[in-house]
Amino acid sequence: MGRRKVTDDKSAKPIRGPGRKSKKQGEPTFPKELAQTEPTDKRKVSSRGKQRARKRLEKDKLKQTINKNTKLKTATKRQSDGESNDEEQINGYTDENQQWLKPKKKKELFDDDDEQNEESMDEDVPYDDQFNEMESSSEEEDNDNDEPKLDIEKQSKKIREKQRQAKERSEQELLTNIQQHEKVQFPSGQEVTKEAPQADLQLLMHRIREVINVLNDFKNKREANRSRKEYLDLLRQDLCNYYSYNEFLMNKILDLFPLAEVIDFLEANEVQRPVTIRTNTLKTRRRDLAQALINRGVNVDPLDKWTKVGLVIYNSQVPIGATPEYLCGHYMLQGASSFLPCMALAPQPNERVLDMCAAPGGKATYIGALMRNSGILVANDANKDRARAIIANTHRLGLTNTIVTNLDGRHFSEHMGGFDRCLVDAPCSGAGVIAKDQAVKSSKDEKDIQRCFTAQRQILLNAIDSINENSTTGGYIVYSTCSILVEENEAVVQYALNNRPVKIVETGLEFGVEGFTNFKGTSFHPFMKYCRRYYPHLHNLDGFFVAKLKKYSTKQGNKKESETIEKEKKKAEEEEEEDDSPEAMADD
Ligand SMILES: C[S@@+](CC[C@H](N)C(=O)[O-])C[C@H]1O[C@@H](n2cnc3c(N)ncnc32)[C@H](O)[C@@H]1O
Repeated sequence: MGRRKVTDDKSAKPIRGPGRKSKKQGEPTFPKELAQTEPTDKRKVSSRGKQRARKRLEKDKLKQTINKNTKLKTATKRQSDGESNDEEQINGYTDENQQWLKPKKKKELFDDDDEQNEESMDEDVPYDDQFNEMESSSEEEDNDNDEPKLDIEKQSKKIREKQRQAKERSEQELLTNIQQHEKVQFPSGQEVTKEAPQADLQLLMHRIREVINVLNDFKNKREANRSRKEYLDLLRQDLCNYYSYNEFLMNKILDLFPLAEVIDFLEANEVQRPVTIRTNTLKTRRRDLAQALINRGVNVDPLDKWTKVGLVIYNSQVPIGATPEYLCGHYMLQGASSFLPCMALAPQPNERVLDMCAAPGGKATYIGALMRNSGILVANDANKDRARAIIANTHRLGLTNTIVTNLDGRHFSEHMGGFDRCLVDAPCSGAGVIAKDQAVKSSKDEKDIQRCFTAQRQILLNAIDSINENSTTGGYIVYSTCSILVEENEAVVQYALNNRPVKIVETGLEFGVEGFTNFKGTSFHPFMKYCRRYYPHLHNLDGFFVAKLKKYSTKQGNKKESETIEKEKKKAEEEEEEDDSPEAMADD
């Protein structure tokens, strides 16, 4: 799945500027003599051209010699044998082998096939332009100018010329097509819903841009008899066809972003985020780790100024998940966005910390490191198999302050409580990590989202219940998801505000987009702006949401609290009966 491939390069989105690494390098400079271009009539024959010419001369000489020798031999033979060897000439074999050996059809020593074979051997040569005639190199032209041409060369030159003309014609046709469609062409109902064929993708993208253009200046650019809704319907359908999303998710995306940003977001979902690792500061320092990896042929750099432990891997000659450093627990392979909730939680040494949905342990092991392996970290997950992965990772990374539990987060506080801090990295739809899991594009519907936010609300309320509101160092809860949907984020936090004695506090994260305080007619608490949203097209991170809450004394809490708890418990029991296994939800 994924955005369907557009075959013509012209439609490809241009790469915007250099990458991080190249930015560090200045413009390349060249010595003057190299920069000077030679006048075209005096250009030298390239080494390859010379080689070819030499080979041809040698072949011609050889051909002549062989021809001479053959004539001589035949004449001599004829003189000595008379004309008795006619049969031998025909069959090619004179011994008993002729019974079972079929003579190979006599072939000219230097016929066109041979020439072709030799040319195709040349394909191995780097920069060979044999099949890139459209971008015909000057080298080839040089050879054409000063070498006698063989038939095959003349023919192939003709073919190349024909191909070039055909390409020019098709480009011209496409341009004309696009110009003809200056006004948005509304297709018939059937055409809208049917899958766009590959060849139409360019036109589809053109129409998408045109419709966005009209919607941005609707009064002046619309067709008189067309409503805004018609344009929006067409846009949604075209985007679904072009990027392979279902209508449900595309609607959500269109609700979230201004039109100008929608394509950027969708395009960013077509590109993988950079591979990143987190240094395990319990075992090594980032600089030492980077050096060790560089020595193994890994191309690494510090991730960004907002993290002191992250490294970005540009490329590697060794598998990053199997180096001795990895096996020794010097780092965790982890998306950069996963660092953010742990940084917002800011756990302190000697605290009691709970990671409510911890498997496979990426964030839990970071929390353990931030606690400098002191205090108590409870890493919980409802999925038993996944909980085992937490054990493996805590062992590998050398955490000694961690207890792994396998409990349902919706009822966790019935087993344990009194924590200073808690992270709820909730199971979610995964609508922020489409680049990682393209299936999200077409597999999620209203019911899935509902199931997710119901569980998220229950887990978050229970996490708040596990917190010691009188903690002298903490009393904090961080709620995060790898979804960008408001239903799974601001709406869940608002639910917690309405039902538990918590307030939103600043995350302490120095970048990110503010949470929504208003969304499609729904107002959220004004402090929702302290929450942080992360987007692939803006931050080159997975789509992510981070909120930080502080629990205050229950004595000041909501009077309706016990009532709500009862309601929640009832709801949770109903949910359980519905077999909405938590494992089915997206993992980070
Ligand atoms: C987003 S993943 C957590 C990723 C993890 N924090 C990390 O950084 O490696 C969500 C996790 O929640 C777990 N989960 C789902 N429902 C749960 C529940 N009711 N209680 C506790 N954990 C649950 C899933 O098994 C899954 O491992």
